[in-house]
Amino acid sequence: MKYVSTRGSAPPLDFEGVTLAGLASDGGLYVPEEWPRFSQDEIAAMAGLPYAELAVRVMAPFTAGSLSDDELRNLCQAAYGSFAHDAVTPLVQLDQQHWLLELFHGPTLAFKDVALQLLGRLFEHFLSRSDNHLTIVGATSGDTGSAAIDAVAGRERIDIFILHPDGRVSDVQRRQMTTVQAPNVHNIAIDGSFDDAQAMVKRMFNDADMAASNGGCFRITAVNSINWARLMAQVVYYFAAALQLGGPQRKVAFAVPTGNFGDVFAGYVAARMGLPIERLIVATNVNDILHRALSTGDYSAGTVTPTDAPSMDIQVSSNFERLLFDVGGRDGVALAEQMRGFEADKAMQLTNAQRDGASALFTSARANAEAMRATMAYAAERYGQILDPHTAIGLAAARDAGIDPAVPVVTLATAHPAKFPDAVKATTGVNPDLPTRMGDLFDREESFTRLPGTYDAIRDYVAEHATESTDG
Ligand SMILES: Cc1ncc(COP(=O)(O)O)c(C=O)c1O
Ligand SMILES: N[C@@H](CCOP(=O)(O)O)C(=O)O
Repeated sequence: MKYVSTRGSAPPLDFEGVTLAGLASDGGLYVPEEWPRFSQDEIAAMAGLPYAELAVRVMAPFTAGSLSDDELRNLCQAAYGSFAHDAVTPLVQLDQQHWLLELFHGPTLAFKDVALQLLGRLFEHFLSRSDNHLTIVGATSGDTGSAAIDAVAGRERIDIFILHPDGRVSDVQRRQMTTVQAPNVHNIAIDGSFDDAQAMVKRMFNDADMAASNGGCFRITAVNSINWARLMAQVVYYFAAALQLGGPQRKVAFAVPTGNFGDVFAGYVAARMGLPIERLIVATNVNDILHRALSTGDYSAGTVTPTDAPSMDIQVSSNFERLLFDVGGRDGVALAEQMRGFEADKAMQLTNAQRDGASALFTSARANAEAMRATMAYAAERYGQILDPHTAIGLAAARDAGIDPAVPVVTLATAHPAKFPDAVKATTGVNPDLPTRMGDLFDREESFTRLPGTYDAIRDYVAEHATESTDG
């Protein structure tokens, strides 16, 4: 399998190459040269497989040429063995039409673990083929950071630098990152938003003094969903859920709390691979650039507004570029120009082809704070389910989307409510307990560095603390 950049000028790479590269050298994101496609019989034959085996079936076409099936199987078994639920991503029925797909049974209690437990092992596996060293630079609005740190803490050939917006993640989220005491883990709180952090991370990939791919000293890679391997692993749970609800013979709709557009783009990939999906419902909070883009074609980023669903406080959704590339005719040169315009103006209009292509599968909705709280209260009272704020935004959108009542609607439950105890308690009166393995989180010592939100400050810090690559 070969991968090409959405901006058309970076060299095509294989799976190992894109996993270690993270972002393409032309600033674009890697996507498969063409989508692998399963027949309906092949999908039907996946029903009932254990999660790790399903993961092998779904991901093998993407890793072909870089991993044997046995290597992939070993990595999946180890990754999904770290989950606290045998089903890995269990489905919970709410009523006749609605289900929750619980994606928070991994080590750090958010959907990010599903991909990052695998990605940490993929990095180590590929690094063992050379004696190189990897520098991970990532941005987080709360969940990616802790999941990535858990996945690579203590690994010898990896340094990880995670930037989070100071004061804009929950205390549990921050402590999950900053209490990990391992020499290769570097937490940085920046003065700014997630968007600022993400922009600086992307800039470092193209910094000739830093990135080995551009002549610099460090082999930099990504743990955010700009890294293709992240998305690939998230495709699997769409198959897992649909197969339990009668797929592929029956279509299923998914409501996805959305920020960086990675999770819902994984649903789009599942559809491109042949999984019958009725609709993908993109659920945003008041940081609603995606809702505006999908409903009116206006992709313009305002200032990020802090909310009780902080992980979705994002205005520049990196993976939207992958969708625009695919539905807009896969014209990397034209998209590179369109994205340059967006980077300069923080605004752009979708083309008619992009709007029509997106509307074939995507619907969107926006839930403000009041709608989010009302849905949390409703779920507690009507279903006895305590939802985290992000999941509540997904469920609000699921209930409002007007999906045919005969079609099951699965809301992705992206985080455990105990990650956001203040918001949950204020709305439902329930104080959600952390699992016992994390019971001492508030007794552990924190360590992190506060830096101004300027690129130079971040670059200098990384350059001082990272290990140089052997081919730099
Ligand atoms: C709990 C939670 N829900 C939803 C999202 C949004 O997911 P995505 O960025 O893949 O759209 C995030 C962050 O990414 C998250 O941490
Ligand atoms: N919500 C994320 C933000 C980054 O998203 P990613 O999926 O691209 O890593 C977070 O919690 O960090």
